[in-house]
Amino acid sequence: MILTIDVGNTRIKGAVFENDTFVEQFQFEPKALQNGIESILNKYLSASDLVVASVGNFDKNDFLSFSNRISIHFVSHHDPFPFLNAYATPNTLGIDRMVLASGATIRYPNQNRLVIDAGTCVTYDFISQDDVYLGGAISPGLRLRYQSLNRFTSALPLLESECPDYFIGNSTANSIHSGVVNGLAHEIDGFIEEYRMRYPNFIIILTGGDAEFLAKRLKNTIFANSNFLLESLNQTFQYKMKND
Ligand SMILES: Nc1ncnc2c1ncn2[C@@H]1O[C@H](COP(=O)(O)OP(=O)(O)O)[C@@H](O)[C@H]1O
Ligand SMILES: CC(C)(COP(=O)(O)O)[C@@H](O)C(=O)NCCC(=O)O
Ligand SMILES: [K+]
Repeated sequence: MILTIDVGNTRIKGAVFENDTFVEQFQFEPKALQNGIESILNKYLSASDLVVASVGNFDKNDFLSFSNRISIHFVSHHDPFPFLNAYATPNTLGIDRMVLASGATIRYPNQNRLVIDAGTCVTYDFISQDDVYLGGAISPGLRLRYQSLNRFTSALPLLESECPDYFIGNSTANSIHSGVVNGLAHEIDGFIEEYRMRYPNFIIILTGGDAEFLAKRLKNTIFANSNFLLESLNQTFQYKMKND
């Protein structure tokens, strides 16, 4: 069994896999990470590998303290990946984006793929059908948009995200909801259109903490898979085991 952990900029998420089968998922408060891992290992005594991908703040020792019980792997730029990386700055490409690209390449062979991860940031990653990672885009995520309107103005309140069923916001709150939610939905629809002009066929994977919330707002019908990063982490690790 494999325990995968994704340290994002907002949350730490984990999942246990038996080969390719998703068994259970977890979320960790940073302070409770070690206790969380401890209880997972006590529940899944046959867990053999702990695979960590991080773009957030983390202390390697939180994981290394378990190295007498399970073998620990930190996904790095030096690992083998199933695509050719055409990014001009491959050493600064987020590990999460590499893992997403890896999962998309393995899961959807011989087709163009666009991965949209709506997390702290919204990342767009495009992998062509000949398995070349081209890059994409990074923009502020949903919560970050609400937070930055509040943080960098004097008058705007901090709101919890809410799905507007209107376009014209008729109050301060509704204007913010329209700007943030409709704005991000238009951004995603717009990016998809731009890619479609360049590549007539590609599949779209929508993931991240806001995937389900946003899927309802998009013009394109896209099935949200919130676990795609953790599933991809499992597949990236298996690919490494076969190719290292
Ligand atoms: N309990 C939660 N705490 C924080 N953000 C949440 C929560 N549930 C959903 N979200 C949404 O998830 C987004 C963060 O997604 P996530 O995939 O966890 O980010 P990251 O991988 O960057 O840590 C935020 O924009 C927020 O709107
Ligand atoms: C863009 C990101 C901050 C996204 O992080 P996330 O929203 O998943 O927490 C992360 O992928 C990152 O730090 N990237 C480095 C820059 C790059 O990918 O080019
Ligand atoms: K992201």
